[in-house]
Amino acid sequence: MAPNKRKKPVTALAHKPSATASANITRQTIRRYHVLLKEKARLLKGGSSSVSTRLDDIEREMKELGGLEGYQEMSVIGQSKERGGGSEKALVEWLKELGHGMTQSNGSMQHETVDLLEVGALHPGNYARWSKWIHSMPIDLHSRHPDIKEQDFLKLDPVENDGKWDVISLSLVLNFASMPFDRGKMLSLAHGCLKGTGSSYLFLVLPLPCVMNSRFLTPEHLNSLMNAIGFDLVKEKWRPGGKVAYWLWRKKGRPDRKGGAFTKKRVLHEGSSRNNFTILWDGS
Ligand SMILES: C[S@@+](CC[C@H](N)C(=O)[O-])C[C@H]1O[C@@H](n2cnc3c(N)ncnc32)[C@H](O)[C@@H]1O
Repeated sequence: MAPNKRKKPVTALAHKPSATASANITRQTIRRYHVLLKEKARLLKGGSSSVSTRLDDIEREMKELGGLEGYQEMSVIGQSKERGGGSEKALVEWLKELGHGMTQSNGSMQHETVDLLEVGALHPGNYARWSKWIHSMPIDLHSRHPDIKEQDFLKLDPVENDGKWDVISLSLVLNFASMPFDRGKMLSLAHGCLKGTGSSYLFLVLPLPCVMNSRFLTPEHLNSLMNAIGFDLVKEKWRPGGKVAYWLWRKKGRPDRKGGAFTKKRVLHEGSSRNNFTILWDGS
């Protein structure tokens, strides 16, 4: 019998790798999965029948990497190793700084509840510790638990969710979307799903290189785009050389401006070592 040359899924390694090796495998798997997702989206958009062999190869490799489940497993490992946990701590800290959460008043504890839509949830209980005042609804493309609703955020019913949420968390979700316009659509959709202007927030987390080392995106450009969609920056957190960046944006009225300035990629930084991450928005 011919030897089986197929690679085993990285998620099914027989021997437990060392901590450094496993961190490298985690990072490589996540990166490779993103590359394949992007190529798949590009080929599907092109619609040519001649690409079907390549699409089959992509599907096979994604399966070998463990599919979306394997990707999520790697993300869980990456989350605990590289960030010391999920991003929820950063969000809750900021919400408290803004006066939300439990407060002492007339000798008794008071709280206003915060309705949170957590997009891209790997665990159902990320906000369980704060359940007295944060009512969260975790959703994901692929649910890993009965309490996580399996739902594509891009296909969320906009009427049912119109003005429904106090906070929406998009933590490491935008960079999963392969098409730049889908990323802009997520931001705009979040704007519509948030409650009134002034006191509802979008929590955004991206890998730091998406904004610090991209040809097409800088922190200033992200800020202009968010302003155009209808958000003001309230808080941000990242450190040079860090892995991720966190932002909290407050919903404001949508400015009377079309998204024309954000429909095309524009080189903002030259350099062969830069990546091509960007967010495009057509104004809708
Ligand atoms: C890298 S994990 C991030 C998980 C977690 N939010 C964090 O910050 O560590 C990305 C998750 O987002 C989910 N996701 C990506 N696009 C999505 C979409 N359009 N709707 C819902 N979930 C999505 C993926 O299935 C995956 O579980």
